[in-house]
This record gives sequence, structure tokens and C-alpha cells, in this order.
Amino acid sequence: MAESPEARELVYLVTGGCGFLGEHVVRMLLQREPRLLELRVFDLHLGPWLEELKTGPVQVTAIQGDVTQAHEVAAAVAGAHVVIHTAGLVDVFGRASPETIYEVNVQGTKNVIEACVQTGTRFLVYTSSMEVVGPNIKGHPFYRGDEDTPYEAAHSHPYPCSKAQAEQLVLEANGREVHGGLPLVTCALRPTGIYGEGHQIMRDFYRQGLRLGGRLFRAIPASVEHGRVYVGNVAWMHVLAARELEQRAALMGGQVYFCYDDSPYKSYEDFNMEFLGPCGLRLVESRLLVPYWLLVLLAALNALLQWLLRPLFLYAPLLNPYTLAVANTTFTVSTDKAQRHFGYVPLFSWEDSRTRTIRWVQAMEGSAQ
Ligand SMILES: NC(=O)c1ccc[n+]([C@@H]2O[C@H](COP(=O)([O-])OP(=O)(O)OC[C@H]3O[C@@H](n4cnc5c(N)ncnc54)[C@H](O)[C@@H]3O)[C@@H](O)[C@H]2O)c1
Ligand SMILES: CC(C)[C@@H](O)CC[C@@H](C)[C@H]1CC[C@H]2[C@@H]3[C@H](O)C=C4C[C@@H](O)CC[C@]4(C)[C@H]3CC[C@]12C
Repeated sequence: MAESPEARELVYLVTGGCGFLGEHVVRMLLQREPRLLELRVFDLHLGPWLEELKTGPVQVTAIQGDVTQAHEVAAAVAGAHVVIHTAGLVDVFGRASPETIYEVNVQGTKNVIEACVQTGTRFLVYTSSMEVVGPNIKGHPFYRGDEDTPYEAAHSHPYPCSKAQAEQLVLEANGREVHGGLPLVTCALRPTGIYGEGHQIMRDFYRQGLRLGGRLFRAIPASVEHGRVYVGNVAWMHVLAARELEQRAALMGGQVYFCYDDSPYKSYEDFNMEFLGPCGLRLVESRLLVPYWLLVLLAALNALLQWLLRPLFLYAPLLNPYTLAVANTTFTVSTDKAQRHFGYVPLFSWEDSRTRTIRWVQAMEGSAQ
């Protein structure tokens, strides 16, 4: 917990505070926000680990709630100085309907914005996504671009569409008068693919490799670069943006910031092997065995099977037409806008981020190491 002579007077609300990113934001706030008086953790599914956080100087208030329910959001927001809105339905595997994705990601964000306006909360940091930009439906590469790089952001999948709509709502809300007569100040952070302790997809890849005798089969050429960012650095950027939003409202208000750190540019699969390799898995060069056209066919077959089996049970494999297209399209960022605007510097080096992630995989039940 942060020890500082600064007065503890601020109330923060983190929506989605029990998720992969949300938990790291909650823990980072407790460690690095010395002005925190109360931390409200709002989530559909509360984690048991929250109980261990209630022993420190900060009042941690767990709130089980649904962002699609405006009254629940308003009750949680009332009295907060800052809202960090990470809650969302992160689904590119067809688990949820497009309607549900919209309801949570767009309507839920509308509810958060309106709650801020109605109750007088002035500072809102929104967790957006790289997918607001791309990759687009045409598979255009985005090679080490920044927040100002021209790119045709064209989406058809419900998830990126919902994130783009929600981000636009947040940015348009900047400057709205809130209860009490002062302006709302908003910004949106766009993480690329987040990795680190608690990353469910990394866990899925690891278990898949264990099932396949310690092997994973390459599906994507090593030349396809994918941007990745360590969860601790994403959490730190959220904490810092929330802290600086008041003092730098004129500069930061209504702005978007890619989340970045010193993680290397690699293909999605090669990057994952930075952690899975030291845990006993190896990546088999199977591109000759499994040509791309066959992958496209298998992805389409998975989508058909998901549709046919849906009345019986949910079949949601990692490989589907959307995930294959995203994985196969270069998308990397190179920017320093967050540093220029609010002094962000990654808290964790690449070496530290890698070591922490490897230790987490190794500690997973059934680990090969
Ligand atoms: N994981 C990534 O690589 C990544 C990259 C860029 C952006 N993001 C964004 O970061 C945010 C967090 O993503 P994550 O990877 O931690 O996902 P996650 O699923 O681990 O966390 C999302 C949290 O939101 C909660 N939630 C979902 N629906 C809710 C509802 N109706 N009401 C209240 N809470 C609800 C979930 O219970 C969960 O705890 C999302 O907005 C996502 O779009 C994630
Ligand atoms: C089966 C192979 C083709 C395998 O390589 C598929 C990997 C695929 C599951 C992932 C490749 C890129 C990932 C996405 C990317 O990291 C960014 C995202 C934005 C974020 O807001 C949510 C998660 C995601 C869509 C992420 C999901 C998994 C991938 C598609």
C-alpha cells in the first residue's frame, strides 16, 4: 500500500475491476495512488481475492453490479471523483450474441457516462482497444503506427464495432456539464494485445500445448508483427492518466492514447512462445503441413460447427475466420503520446514483464515445468 503524507480524500470507481486488466488496475491503485480514500470495485462477478485487500488504509468497497443496468451504475458512481471504466465483453470467439456485446460494451458505457453527468463525477478514463482502429476488414497492415496515422478503420465484427462506438461516446462526452456545473473530462486508452498474469488466452494456448504433447503448431508467418503490451504497464497507464486528467484537462480531455511498452514486435504465436517456451512447449514449423488456405477452410468449418452445435452446447475454438484474419494481419504501434501528454513511462521493463509472465505460467496447475 502507498504510504504518503498526502491527504487521503479521493474516491475511485473501477468497473470490471475483477477482470484480467481490472484486477491489475485495482492493485496498482492501492500501491501507487496515495490520495485514495475509497476504492470501489464494480463487477458482474466479484473475485474472492478482494477480501484480502480490505486490510489496508484504503476502504475497498466491492459492488456486484451490471453496467447494463443504469440504476446500478448510478449508485456505484455517485460520490466518486474518478471512474476507470474497464468493464466489457471481450468476445471474438462467438460466445456471446452481437446484441449482448452491444448491450454491455456500448449501452454499458452510455450508462457510465450518464451516471457521471447526473452525479457530478468529473473524470472518466475508458479502456478502449487497438481494435477500434484495426486490423480492418480488408486486412490492411498497421505497421508501427501512432494515434495520428491515417488508417481505414472498417469493421464488421460485433466486438470492434462495439468498442469503436463506446470510445466515440466517451470522447464526445468530454466537456459535457456534470451535476454541479463543471465539465466532464474524458480520455480513452487503447491497449494492443495485453499479456501477463491472468491472461486467459495464454492459459488456453498453454493447455492446448500440454494436450498436444508439448507442441504448438505455427499457423501464422513469423513476419506478421502483432503489438503486445504487459498488463502491469497498461494498469499503470490507467492510474497515471486518471491522476493527471484533472491537472492536464485541456491537453488530455477527449484524447486517445495507445498503450505501449518495450515488449518486442513479434508474431502473436512467436511472442507467446517467449513465455510458453521456457515452460516446456515448442512451436512446430507446420506451415508446409498446414497451408494458409487449409487454415481458412478449418476456420470456416469451426464457424459452421459453432452455428450447428449452438442449440446443444457452445463450441468456441480459438481458430475462427475473425481470429485468423486478425492474427494474420500486422498491427503494431510506435508512439510516445502518453509520455508527451501525461508523463507515462512503462513501469515494467520487457525483461521484468517476461519473467513475471513466465512465473505465472509455471505456477499454473499441471505445469510442464
Ligand atoms: N485483453 C486484451 O488484450 C485487451 C486489449 C485491449 C483492450 N481490452 C479491453 O480491456 C477491458 C478489460 O478486458 P479484459 O481482457 O480484462 O477482459 P476480462 O473479461 O478479463 O474483464 C472484463 C471484466 O468486465 C466484467 N464485466 C463484463 N460484463 C459486465 C457487466 N455487464 N457489468 C459489469 N461488469 C462486467 C467481467 O466480469 C470482467 O471481470 C475491456 O474493455 C477490453 O475491451 C482488452
Ligand atoms: C489459431 C491461430 C490462428 C492463432 O494464432 C489465433 C490467435 C488469436 C486467438 C489471437 C491473435 C490476435 C488476438 C487479438 C489481439 O491480440 C487483440 C485483441 C484486442 C482486445 O481488445 C481483445 C482481444 C483481441 C481481440 C485478441 C484476441 C485473440 C487474438 C485474435
